[in-house]
Amino acid sequence: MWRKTTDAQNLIITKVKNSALQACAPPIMPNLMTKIAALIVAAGRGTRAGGEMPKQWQRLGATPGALRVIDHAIAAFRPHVARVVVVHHPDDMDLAQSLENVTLVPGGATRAASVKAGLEALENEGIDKVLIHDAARALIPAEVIRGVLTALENHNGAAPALMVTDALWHAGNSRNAAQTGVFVDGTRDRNGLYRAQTPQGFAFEAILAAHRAHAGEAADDVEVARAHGIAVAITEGSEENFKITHPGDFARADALVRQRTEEKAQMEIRLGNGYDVHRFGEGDHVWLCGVKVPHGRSLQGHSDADVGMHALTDAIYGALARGDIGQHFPPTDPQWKGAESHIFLRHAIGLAREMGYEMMNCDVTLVCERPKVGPHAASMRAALADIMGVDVEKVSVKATTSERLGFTGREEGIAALATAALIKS
Ligand SMILES: Nc1ccn([C@@H]2O[C@H](COP(=O)(O)OP(=O)(O)OP(=O)(O)O)[C@@H](O)[C@H]2O)c(=O)n1
Ligand SMILES: C[C@](O)(CO)[C@H](O)COP(=O)(O)O
Repeated sequence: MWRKTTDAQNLIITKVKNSALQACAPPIMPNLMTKIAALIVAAGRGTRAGGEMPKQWQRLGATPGALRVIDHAIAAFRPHVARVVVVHHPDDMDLAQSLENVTLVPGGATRAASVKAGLEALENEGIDKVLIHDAARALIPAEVIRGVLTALENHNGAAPALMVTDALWHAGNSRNAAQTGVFVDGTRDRNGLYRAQTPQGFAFEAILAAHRAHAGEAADDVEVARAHGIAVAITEGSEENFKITHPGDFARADALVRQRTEEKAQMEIRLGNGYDVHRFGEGDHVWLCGVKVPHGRSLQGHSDADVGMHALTDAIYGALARGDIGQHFPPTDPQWKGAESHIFLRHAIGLAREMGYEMMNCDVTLVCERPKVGPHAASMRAALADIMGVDVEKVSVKATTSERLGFTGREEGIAALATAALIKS
């Protein structure tokens, strides 16, 4: 959705509704990325934030190996751009040299001067678009960056912002001699007001020319751009894209890093595959995936030779990187002679749970000409689900023939393949 308004200087500000755009926006193609640079300004002194060193060099999180504010900011842009330029304070050269795979540029006395220094360093480097970002907005979500890049496909300027939702007051000192402190002395219309964030993205040549031509102060690059005729589309900002400005902002950033780390751990998925074969011998049934299936022959093995359950058990061990069924239940050990295979599967899923994983889903394929598996597939799914203590919807059992080719085609035995996906619980 696009809404156009005309401001006092007759410059168009276009509001881009990101959620709608993101739904249909294709990812930025790697070949287009080669012309996009991130310019991260980190040359401030962080006087309001305090601390032993400027805020951008402080760590988020208590652990010694925790990433610094600037490391987070750089990491956020890596997937979206080909070049990262970091503008640092000349006094921070030693700190800046610890940054890998970035172009370092000494900054200036003001933010605008630092941005200009960074832009100058990118001249004649084949850059089409530049995203100018505060290092202090370290925890920017990827969708905010994508929103700006998407808007830049149609505009020479785009920047994220959040609509002001609170009432706005003006404060003044009390006129009553008996009262001291700050008092509300007026309200302001919040309609149409936004809280500006970064990255502020621009067509490179246009913003370079604007910064070169700009004299005096500027709150940000949008102000510089608009002063020189570049229309700026507003894209969706995020509360997570806050600027670390005061000491209390570190606690907020730490908490967000912790939350993201926990969410990421929960999203940890491990995949494993398993394969097993058992030959036919004399008998009148086979055990397949926990179901006794009548058949003119039986599968031979040290245990009950449930080839499907063995493949699934191995898939779980594989996902956990904890060896295979033979290591846990050696065929040389007489105690497993004739053992029911659910013992093995229970052990594997139990180990997964001990290690903090739960079954996400699993899929077993039996390869045989006979017996026909289809009529038993539902019972097999139910049996496996019951043994593992998971919902049957997480378990798939299917079969295929090998077109009478090979040992399964000659009905010398049955093969089974399995895949297991485990998720951090
Ligand atoms: N001369 C300057 C001033 C600021 N910045 C950068 O601009 C961003 C936004 O500025 P701000 O949050 O105001 O940072 P500081 O200037 O460091 O903070 P303070 O005003 O508290 O000293 C920061 O990433 C900061 O490092 C810069 O590159 N060069
Ligand atoms: C550019 C900016 O982040 C937009 O909100 C902000 O203006 C820079 O920080 P400062 O505190 O205003 O210096």
